[in-house]
Amino acid sequence: MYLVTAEQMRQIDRYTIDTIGIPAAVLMENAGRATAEEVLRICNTLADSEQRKPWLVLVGKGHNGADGLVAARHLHEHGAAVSLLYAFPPDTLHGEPARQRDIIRHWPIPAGVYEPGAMDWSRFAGVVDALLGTGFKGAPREPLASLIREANASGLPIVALDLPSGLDADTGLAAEPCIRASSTVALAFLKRGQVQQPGAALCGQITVQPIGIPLHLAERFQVSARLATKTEITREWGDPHAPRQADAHKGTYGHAVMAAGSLAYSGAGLLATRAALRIGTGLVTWAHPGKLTERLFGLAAEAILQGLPDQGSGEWRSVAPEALAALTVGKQALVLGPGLGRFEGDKAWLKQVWEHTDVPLLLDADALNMLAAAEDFTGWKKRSQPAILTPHPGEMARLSRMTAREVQQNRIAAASGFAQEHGVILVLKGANTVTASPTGRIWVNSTGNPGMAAGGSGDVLAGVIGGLLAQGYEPEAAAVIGVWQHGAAGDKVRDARQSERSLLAGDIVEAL
Ligand SMILES: NC(=O)C1=CN([C@@H]2O[C@H](COP(=O)(O)OP(=O)(O)OC[C@H]3O[C@@H](n4cnc5c(N)ncnc54)[C@H](O)[C@@H]3O)[C@@H](O)[C@H]2O)[C@H](O)CC1
Ligand SMILES: [K+]
Repeated sequence: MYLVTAEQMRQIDRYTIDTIGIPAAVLMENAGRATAEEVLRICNTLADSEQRKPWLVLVGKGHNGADGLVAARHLHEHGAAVSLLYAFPPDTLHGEPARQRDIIRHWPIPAGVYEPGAMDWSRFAGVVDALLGTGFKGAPREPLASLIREANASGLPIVALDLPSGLDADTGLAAEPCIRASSTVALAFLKRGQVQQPGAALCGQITVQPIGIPLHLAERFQVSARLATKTEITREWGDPHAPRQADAHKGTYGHAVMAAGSLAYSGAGLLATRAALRIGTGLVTWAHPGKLTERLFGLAAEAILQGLPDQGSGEWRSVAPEALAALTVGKQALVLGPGLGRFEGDKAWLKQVWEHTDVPLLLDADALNMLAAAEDFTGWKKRSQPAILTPHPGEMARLSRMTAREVQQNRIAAASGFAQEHGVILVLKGANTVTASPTGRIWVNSTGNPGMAAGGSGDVLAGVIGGLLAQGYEPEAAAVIGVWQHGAAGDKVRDARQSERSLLAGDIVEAL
């Protein structure tokens, strides 16, 4: 499913009208009808006493408001009671909205103009928010701001037309105030901001409705962002749950090296190793400072334990980068970072590993902090496949010299900018993880839940993606599929436990 920006939506909209020749009024008619259908669906779920009450359509002065007027007509035609509340005096409307105003005057639909505090909201069953759509910028000005606050305070179900008024369609940031919708009818395409928080939560239940705009125009207008769902992943790379080859042997599914864990953080290495095994990797070697081998005995029976010479210290600082590099020869993936710890000279250490290996590489956790400490890694040896970086927002902030807040304010832009500038696959973790590739392609994940914000969850993800790399998936596929599988496993645990809170990273491994 494509994810568009407001600007792309405008271009596609214009092309449909001007070049293809579908009149704007036709698109609007479809948009209004789709919205009315959603309202009728909700109506059927309400108690009888509520069903008899009218719906209130809040009408703005742009095309979003015009769509709202069409929706009101269709509701009326279906026998539903409906009233209009214009945010501005109707005779101040221009263009299409004025045309729809004139049309609806032929229907016996009550209409009023908003006056702050004058509405008795309890008379209504629900609200259609047709105040602001993709043409909105900044923060809603009066009288819209007061109207939005009153609508939110009414406690009524709100169906947002295209998107909740006050939501930034590109970033998912909410203005003060912003409509809190119970459901949203997205027209033609999902907007990027509808799958980014807090936007996704403010949309409530989202349905995407076709309105006559050809969906293949997304390619013509180079829409580069997509929602990663099972259908989309299968279309792009095949079914992630397809049966294995009948003549498979352990060599068929690759050999991954997990360079992970230390005395304090052995669990990180264990989780990554077990996750790589559970995702179906043929062989997994868990590399660690040699002194720790005895302690790790028996923890992951299916893994190969490879202690690296550490001068008896039990620390990564004493492990020669060349020794780790040598271990990766003939293997298909290296995951470096979970539970490594930081140490003096670690930037140079990381550079050595980078330059002396050419297996598909994933850097996580402390390896990302080492990378952030390096002045600039664009001059480092070019790898035959782009490395995968899996930062959380704090690590991303260090990597990109931004604050975590700036990263979170536009996650898609932050991830994509970095991936293109540095030639890496950037997986920005957090709610709706964003995976960006050097080619500009962007994937927003559709699985996962807040219960996964827990220690060890990232180590599991690193193991999953590393395991997919070893199985031969190219880096973008490994990252997108891995993030999706990881989230889907987390959702399975939440459903089984009927709780997000009690979810452990180890449960995610078992649910893979
Ligand atoms: N997607 C499509 O192809 C179709 C979309 N339709 C609908 O059109 C809107 C977008 O319409 P547009 O007229 O461009 O903008 P809006 O209705 O969202 O609002 C613009 C309106 O609001 C004013 N405004 C902007 N910012 C603010 C602010 N901060 N405070 C107050 N007012 C603000 C601005 O000046 C304009 O007057 C899309 O969402 C769909 O609903 C088509 O109807 C069908 C085809
Ligand atoms: K709206």
